[in-house]
Amino acid sequence: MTPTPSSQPSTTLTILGRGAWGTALANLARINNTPVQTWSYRSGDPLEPVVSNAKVILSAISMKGVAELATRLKTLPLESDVIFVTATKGLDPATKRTPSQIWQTTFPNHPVAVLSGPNLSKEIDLGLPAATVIASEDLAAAETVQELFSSDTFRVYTNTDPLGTELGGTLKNVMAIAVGVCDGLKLGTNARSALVTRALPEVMRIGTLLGGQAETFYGLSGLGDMLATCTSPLSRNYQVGYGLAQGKALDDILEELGSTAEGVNTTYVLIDRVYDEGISAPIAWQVYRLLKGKITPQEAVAALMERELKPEYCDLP
Ligand SMILES: NC(=O)C1=CN([C@@H]2O[C@H](COP(=O)(O)OP(=O)(O)OC[C@H]3O[C@@H](n4cnc5c(N)ncnc54)[C@H](O)[C@@H]3O)[C@@H](O)[C@H]2O)C=CC1
Ligand SMILES: O=C(CO)COP(=O)(O)O
Repeated sequence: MTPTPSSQPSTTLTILGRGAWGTALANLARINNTPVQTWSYRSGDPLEPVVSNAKVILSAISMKGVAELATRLKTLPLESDVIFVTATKGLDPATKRTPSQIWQTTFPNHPVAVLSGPNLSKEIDLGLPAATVIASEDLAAAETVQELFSSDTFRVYTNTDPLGTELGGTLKNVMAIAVGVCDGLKLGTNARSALVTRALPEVMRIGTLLGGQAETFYGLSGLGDMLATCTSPLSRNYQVGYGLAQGKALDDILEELGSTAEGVNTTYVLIDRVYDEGISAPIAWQVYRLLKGKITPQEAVAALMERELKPEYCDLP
């Protein structure tokens, strides 16, 4: 399929992060003839020249750098109406906040949008069609960003639930580790289907208690992203689970990956929040115990299968 631009937007876009996702997003914007500047902290390039004239600043860096980067941007001169977009899927270990909460707290007078959906960057790099969500409480800001990325290979929907959109993308990484374990143990299609299906109410239960709207989790950024990540060996989080099922050490798996698998850190932060807030999260608990080396993959499966019997729909939000 040959991508063709859908319009000629002139808003200046700066993408922070030249990893797999930042690079794919920059290419998507260029397909649409959106002028793009990029920056990577690894390059040592100065930040100010690429952000001072930007109308939209999109962060596609790993969770571990978000708080520091937001604080750094706060010290720089920026356009008074610049829109911040976050494409990071994670939770901050220090504060347990999502990336959009960090950006919004740092820049309370600016619109903040979340970009999230079933978007495996390797497929996007191949020019395969995909869809995503841009979510912001400021619908006009979401529509501005929608225009920057939309093309006939990338269909962008807007949504006004940034937190739900972001939490769907973040929490499914934990579930993708679990499904990677399931597939690595060769437990079969029935087991995988059961796990992915039970993962959805777990994500919804946690996600709504943390502030997302229930219906968002049935959409592209929720169920859609869960299906992408839990069914594709391209997913790095799935690969973490798969490797654990093969008896590999977590550190070795992460080193072999050589890029970000946010689900590991997300599990640790999530379990803290789940514990503090008394939320039932049986799959996430088993992933946590497995990542911490407290149980084997087989014991994690047994723990899920031996839980108390109950009706199917007793714990939806
Ligand atoms: N690759 C994918 O298919 C997708 C990734 N994402 C999310 O995007 C985020 C980035 O993922 P990838 O680009 O795939 O990872 P990557 O490992 O390819 O790149 C990580 C990026 O973060 C930057 N970075 C790391 N530590 C930093 C720090 N302390 N300060 C500033 N920058 C720092 C790196 O320089 C690099 O640009 C993750 O949260 C991931 O979950 C979201 C959707 C799709
Ligand atoms: O978020 C993603 C797809 O939407 C990328 O998944 P991984 O980080 O597991 O590779």
